[in-house]
Amino acid sequence: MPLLEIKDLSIRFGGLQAVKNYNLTMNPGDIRGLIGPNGAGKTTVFNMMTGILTPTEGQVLLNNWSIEGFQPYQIAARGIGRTFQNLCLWRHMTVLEHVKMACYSKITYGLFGAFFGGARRKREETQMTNKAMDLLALVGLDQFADQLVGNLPYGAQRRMEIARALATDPKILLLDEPTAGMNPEELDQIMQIIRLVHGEYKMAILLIEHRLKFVMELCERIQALVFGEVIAEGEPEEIRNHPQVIEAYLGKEIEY
Ligand SMILES: Nc1ncnc2c1ncn2[C@@H]1O[C@H](COP(=O)(O)OP(=O)(O)OP(=O)(O)O)[C@@H](O)[C@H]1O
Repeated sequence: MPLLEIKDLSIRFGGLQAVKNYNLTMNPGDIRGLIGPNGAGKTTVFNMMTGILTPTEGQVLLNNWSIEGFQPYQIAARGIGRTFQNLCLWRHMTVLEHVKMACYSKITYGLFGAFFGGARRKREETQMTNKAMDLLALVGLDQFADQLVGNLPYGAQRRMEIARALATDPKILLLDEPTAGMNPEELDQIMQIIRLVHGEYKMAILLIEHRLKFVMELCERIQALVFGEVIAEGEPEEIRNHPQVIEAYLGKEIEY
């Protein structure tokens, strides 16, 4: 049984067929890329995989469990974690609070425990703080744990978003343009972090990325989406030389 199985996923917004018959199978430890020009439907695929959008047709199965009818937080708790193309951060909260907040999906002490304290709550709070600090160390941000997130440079905010996504213990991590707006130094850092997460946790990763060099260096297989349909799928070398992919990017700078 695959970790993730997406079967003929489609969505329509009025007259626009944003995604049509999208299929994907992933196993633990797979690292895949999803590329395509602006408006191709990449983020829409992520939104359907995480319960933000309801597909018109098709199925998303995580370990054979259908996500249909479940809320985004329930799907996250079952193992699909993600980051967002546009950062979703609460600027008045600290870096540590952000990551800890994501850990709360795993607490067991309940409302009564939250009000009346007790040993279990203390123990779980300590565990959550330790886990959040470990994740911040993984993304190189432990020394900024007490800083307000709004004070971090942009690249660091994106790394914090990865730590936050990891705090829900995902089985599969969806990264939506993790390098957007980054400078070359930040690019190197994010590449190392993704390699570490993939290597250390053997986590399945699906990456949306505009920088083709980045996605081709990281991913074992890549799908190219154009006008909502997968026009090519294969190893980086096949995608690089695929006539339809080249055509889809024609007139644009292909940033290898
Ligand atoms: N909630 C929505 N309602 C209506 N149209 C939408 C909605 N979400 C996305 N779209 C449209 O669906 C198409 C695909 O959008 P999507 O954001 O998935 O593209 P993308 O490949 O992620 O693009 P980019 O690389 O620019 O982020 C676009 O035409 C977009 O305007």
